[in-house]
Amino acid sequence: MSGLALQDVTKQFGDFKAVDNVNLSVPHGKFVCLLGPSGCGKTTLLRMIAGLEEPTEGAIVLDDEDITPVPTHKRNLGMVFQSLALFPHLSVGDNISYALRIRGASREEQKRRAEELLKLVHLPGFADRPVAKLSGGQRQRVAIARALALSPKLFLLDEPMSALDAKLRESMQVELRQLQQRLGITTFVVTHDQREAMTMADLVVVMGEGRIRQAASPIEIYRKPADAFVADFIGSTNLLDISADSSGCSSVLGQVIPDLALPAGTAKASISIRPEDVHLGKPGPDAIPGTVTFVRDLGGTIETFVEAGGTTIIAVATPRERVDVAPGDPVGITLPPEACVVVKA
Ligand SMILES: Nc1ncnc2c1ncn2[C@@H]1O[C@H](COP(=O)(O)OP(=O)(O)OP(=O)(O)O)[C@@H](O)[C@H]1O
Repeated sequence: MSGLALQDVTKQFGDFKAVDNVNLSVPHGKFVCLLGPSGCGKTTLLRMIAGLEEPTEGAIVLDDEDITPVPTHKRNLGMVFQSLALFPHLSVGDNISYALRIRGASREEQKRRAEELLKLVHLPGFADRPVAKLSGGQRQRVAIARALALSPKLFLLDEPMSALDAKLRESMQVELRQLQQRLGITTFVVTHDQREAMTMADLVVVMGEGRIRQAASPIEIYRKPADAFVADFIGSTNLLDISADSSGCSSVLGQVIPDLALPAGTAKASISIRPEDVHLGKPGPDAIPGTVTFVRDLGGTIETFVEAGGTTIIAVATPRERVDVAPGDPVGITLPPEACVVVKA
């Protein structure tokens, strides 16, 4: 297969498994985001792909070649780390063409390639500037251009946006995705920002405690989370206990949800329902009774917190869908069955 395959990859530090039997197949040209809470093994996995860390077990296969024993500098990778690690004493152009110079490229070739890459990252004419005088976003682009200088097969980035402010980060995410699509280069980004992953990725890999919890497209992860951990990590969600009576009829907080069955052999399960799918209305016989505890109007969306049956349910509406309620008001909640996803608790 053209692309990258991780086969039973495990990394152990002493007795501790930082990465635990990871299997993943990524076709050529895809953008992968490794996502998960701090310490779940994202960086360790990326470092193994880069050859900076040796797997304890398993293999890393690039375009059908087992590259596990191949040293980093022979893997044909471009890398960008959180620190960016630009050479502060060199100009922008010399930073970008550094690897070409080491490989003996002529001065003209270095110049031509640096200019070409600077155009690609929207910094034409910046070659002679000192790196020290660049803004955060410009440094970011120079680091990306430098990593792409040797036309790598794989592009690896570890929390590349974390030093940027929120607004710049959002625009760099779009830029990076567009650049990657233009070049068609297989890319892995480590992030703990789920919004960043949803913006950029073809494939989101959610990790927890060294293992892959789910690997799927952003929308599938959002709409069909594999378990409660994934549902809770990606976007905000309501996780509610679901119970089934002897006839198999399922209910949540007393509301019968038709056509929703507990997975076979499951004694305990939850449903995940996104706040935008929760319907808020007047109390009624078919609705779950609740009391409003808090309303947060964020302009573009309105979040309503409702206490119902000892748990808090969050409903999100647009200004057009707004139901005028205030803390203390009784409300009725309905959960559309098609929006309820049964997840392992
Ligand atoms: N060289 C090492 N020696 C021992 N333990 C390590 C080493 N490198 C990483 N670990 C441990 O492995 C686990 C995974 O670390 P890793 O850096 O891969 O997590 P991460 O998901 O990238 O976290 P973060 O988002 O905080 O960067 C952590 O518990 C970490 O302490």
